[in-house]
Amino acid sequence: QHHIDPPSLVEDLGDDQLLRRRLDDAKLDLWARGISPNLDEIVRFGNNLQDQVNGMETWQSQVAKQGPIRKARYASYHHNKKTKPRQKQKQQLANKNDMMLSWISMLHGGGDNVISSSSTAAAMKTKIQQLTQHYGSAFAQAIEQNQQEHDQDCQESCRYFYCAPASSLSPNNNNKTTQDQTLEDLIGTNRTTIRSYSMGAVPPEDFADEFGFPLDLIKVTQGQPLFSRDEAKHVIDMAESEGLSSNEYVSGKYKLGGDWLTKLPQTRQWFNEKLEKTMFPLLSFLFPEIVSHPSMLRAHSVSLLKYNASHPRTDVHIDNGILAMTLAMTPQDEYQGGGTFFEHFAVTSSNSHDDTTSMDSTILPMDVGHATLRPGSVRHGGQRVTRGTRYILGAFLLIEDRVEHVRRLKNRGSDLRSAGNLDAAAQHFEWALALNPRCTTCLKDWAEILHKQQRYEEAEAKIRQALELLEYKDSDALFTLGMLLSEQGKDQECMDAYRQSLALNSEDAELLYNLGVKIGEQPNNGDRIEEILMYKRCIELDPIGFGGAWLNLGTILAEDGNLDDAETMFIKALGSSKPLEVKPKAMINLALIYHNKVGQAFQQQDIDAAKAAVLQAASYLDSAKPLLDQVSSFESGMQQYQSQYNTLRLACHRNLGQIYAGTGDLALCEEEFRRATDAFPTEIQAWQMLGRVLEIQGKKEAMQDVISKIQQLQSIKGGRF
Ligand SMILES: O=C(O)CCC(=O)C(=O)O
Ligand SMILES: [Fe+2]
Repeated sequence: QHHIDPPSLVEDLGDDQLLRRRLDDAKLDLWARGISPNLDEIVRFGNNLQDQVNGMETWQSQVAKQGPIRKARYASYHHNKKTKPRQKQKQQLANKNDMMLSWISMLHGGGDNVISSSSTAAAMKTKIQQLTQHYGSAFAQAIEQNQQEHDQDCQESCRYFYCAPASSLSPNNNNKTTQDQTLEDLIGTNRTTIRSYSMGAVPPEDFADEFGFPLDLIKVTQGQPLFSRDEAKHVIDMAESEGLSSNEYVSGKYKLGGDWLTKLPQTRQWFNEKLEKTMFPLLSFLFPEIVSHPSMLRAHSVSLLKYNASHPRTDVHIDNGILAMTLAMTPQDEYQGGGTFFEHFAVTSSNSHDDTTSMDSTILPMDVGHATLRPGSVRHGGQRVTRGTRYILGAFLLIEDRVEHVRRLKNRGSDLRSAGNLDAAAQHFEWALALNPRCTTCLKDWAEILHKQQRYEEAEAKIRQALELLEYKDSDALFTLGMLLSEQGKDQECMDAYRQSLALNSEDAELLYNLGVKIGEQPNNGDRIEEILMYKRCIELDPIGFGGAWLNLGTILAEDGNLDDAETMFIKALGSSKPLEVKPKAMINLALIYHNKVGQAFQQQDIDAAKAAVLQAASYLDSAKPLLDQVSSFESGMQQYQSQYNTLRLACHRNLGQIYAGTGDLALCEEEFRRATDAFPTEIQAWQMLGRVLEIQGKKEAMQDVISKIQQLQSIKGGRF
């Protein structure tokens, strides 16, 4: 009956034909949202086609911003594609046409394309049955466990957070359904509107069809706030008086301030009222296909986060719930930086927020009293706050009648992985992917397991699959890809992946460090300037986490002959948060610098300076020794440092002995060389030094002992070869 144009045809369309298609497209979208523009209305936009297209598209985007399609739905379309970033433009065009064609089939009565929630539920049931046949009872048990965990989580939620009384669900209850109400009915103001943003290339992990992906599913309130600046201030004051600031969380690489609402009862009371009166009705209004009634919503993992200088940001992450919301609790004029960060905004031109005054297109603008409501699986983060304090209230949500099998299987996989049960973990990711082949977090977690098992090629395949789905907009996946390529010796590709990752998230200290090291490993030391820049950016972000960056900077400077600056770098490295890995190396490097100064002082015949430098070098070496003894020599590069230690320490004994001899203090000289033979009893050189000072002093008997010791050592050494 109808066919879908292959993408190549799209490009060949003439201008007029393309405009006509866009006009139809806008018409169909409006129609799907319950508006049927007639010819008069279209002509009002102008006499030529271009003006009509512009007018219709503006109208359509305004309507679209109010929420997802409510009166009708179109078939989910699956872009089964291998998108390369540069092909994106063409692909988007093709996808638009796919959608249009499926709507045409609806217009012609193609009712089987319309998704009803009962038909998707039935489809899910069938899929689970099929997968049970394929995977066996272990799969069925895992599904059963999902249901149990879901029920428990919902019950637990109701212990702390607002849950509608059971009666609100009764069929006799004559309330209008949310779908029939306007935003004004729901939240009591006609001055609040909704703005929608794309959630990127990857659909929600669960219930993507019901959500209506690829519609713009990140919803932000605009205009009249949901609560006032004063109300927000009151809540923050209350939370602070309840001890908000005594807690701290860890979010990936960062520490986060704030606390759970379960621990802040008064703040929770305020929040619960907001849930009942505003947020649950609003969520049901905005996501009617998935939230059949406000009473179905459950809140869990609700926290009030506090960003400031000591707790500036979160990692990029996904939230653990089918839906998530963020309430802005601080006026934008009270802090700098901050905001919710979305990596996929960076290059997506199709986002509807081009006209904002925000400098950074990856940050979603949201002032106090406003809310962001979105599928939980969208990647996002709390942007670094550079001045002042910013509070937000974040909540993960569940829906009573919707068990998220993909998310739950994946989470259990992650737990199994943490517990070291890698095979069972991989099994869970396989199951989750069987339910949703576009679960990118499943692919990423699985890749990390394969990485740990040193199955680099398989891991690379999985991570690339995830990256294709993400249109390469995931800094963490690109980072993992870089590491996998590095393991396989593909250095150029590795550096490309790291650089792409950096373009998305310039604030990843580990990434900056790894890229710097990789550049430094290249023949002729790679691009020194880029390498140095990476280390500098790394230590700016994290001055103690990456002592290796200070070490490498120091080494580069020392190689350039700039020993004073090199020394400063090595001293900084001593402050590393990983003392065993970094400190002994820093100390040995510092000893090397001082050893060098000894040589210079000798040349200038400045004996006092030479002595001071030797003592300093020796002191660094003596502090390094117990640390060196603790680290395994298998640790990368450690063996080299251990032999450096021996050479340098012996040299210090020799230099100090010579200085004493030079000032005529032979007793002190002998004492120093005896220390050398005590510390290095198998080093012939040490005995030879001692022998010489004994000879000068005419201590014949003692010298005889030393000579026989040397002969003994020489015979052992000789016998070995
Ligand atoms: O700080 C923000 O805007 C986002 C914080 C966050 O991760 C969340 O609310 O889920
Ligand atoms: Fe979050």
